[in-house]
Amino acid sequence: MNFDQIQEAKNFIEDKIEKTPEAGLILGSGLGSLAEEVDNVEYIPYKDIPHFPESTVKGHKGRLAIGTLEGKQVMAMQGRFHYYEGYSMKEVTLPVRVMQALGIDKVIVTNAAGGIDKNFSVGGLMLIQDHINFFGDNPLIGKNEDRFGTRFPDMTYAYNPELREVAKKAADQLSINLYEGVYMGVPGPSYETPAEINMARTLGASSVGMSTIPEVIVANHAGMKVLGISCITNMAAGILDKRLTHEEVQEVTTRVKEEFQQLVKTTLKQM
Ligand SMILES: O=P(O)(O)O[C@@H]1C[C@H](O)[C@@H](CO)O1
Ligand SMILES: Nc1nc2[nH]cnc2c(=O)[nH]1
Repeated sequence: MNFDQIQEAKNFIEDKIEKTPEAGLILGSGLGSLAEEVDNVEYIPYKDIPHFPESTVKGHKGRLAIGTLEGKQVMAMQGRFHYYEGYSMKEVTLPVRVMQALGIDKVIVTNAAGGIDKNFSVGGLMLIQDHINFFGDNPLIGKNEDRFGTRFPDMTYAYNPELREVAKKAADQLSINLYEGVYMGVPGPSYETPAEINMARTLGASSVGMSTIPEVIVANHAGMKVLGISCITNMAAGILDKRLTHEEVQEVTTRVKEEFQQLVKTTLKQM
């Protein structure tokens, strides 16, 4: 994806909206219903946007929802793109570049993840403190576009400490027991083996998923503040003596929808 293609996508979106969004929302598997809460909403299907890929995964609607949420102008992605769909890292992260081009300077990234920390319960929400990139790839590989950001971006504060405090305060206000931990990202689409989960725990991971990290790297490159929230939709492979399914992932996100939406909305309001 080059600069001009991103400008083309940005111009297409800008022509359809009155107010420029100030915050981005990337809604993970089964978490897209929050986009239906957006007021004065303009829905733009990904297939209509120049150079946008299309969502191919169940639980990902495949459209932008742009409007007002908790008093903030937002651009919500109702469905994201995944490396395992066969998209390149550049394609997966194109929407973040478009957010940057629109002037968005903060993004909430959400996902469904497997719980590795044995103190986690299925249905819990985890505030992402940091991540471990196990994709074996990086969206910034290739010639650096200086208009996007620096060649070697710092990732020390990849999950913005101030935004994390806002989310923790929101969780307290809502009496939500918000976990905190490290998210490990792997390519997928197969779930992990029990041995891989034991390795991940040894390496310091609290949860595991197949997304989020490419978007967070690009968002940091773009100078955005990032907040990450995982919905723990299952215990990771081998922890319980049962198989993992995407159907269970979707069932759990549906079950915790209200709490997830309250946390994101309350946090957004106070950002
Ligand atoms: O898009 P996210 O990361 O929320 O979805 C996770 C990873 C896979 O897409 C899916 C597997 O069940 O859940
Ligand atoms: N990689 C991975 N992604 C998930 N998304 C939801 N649950 C899981 C899981 O256990 N592993």
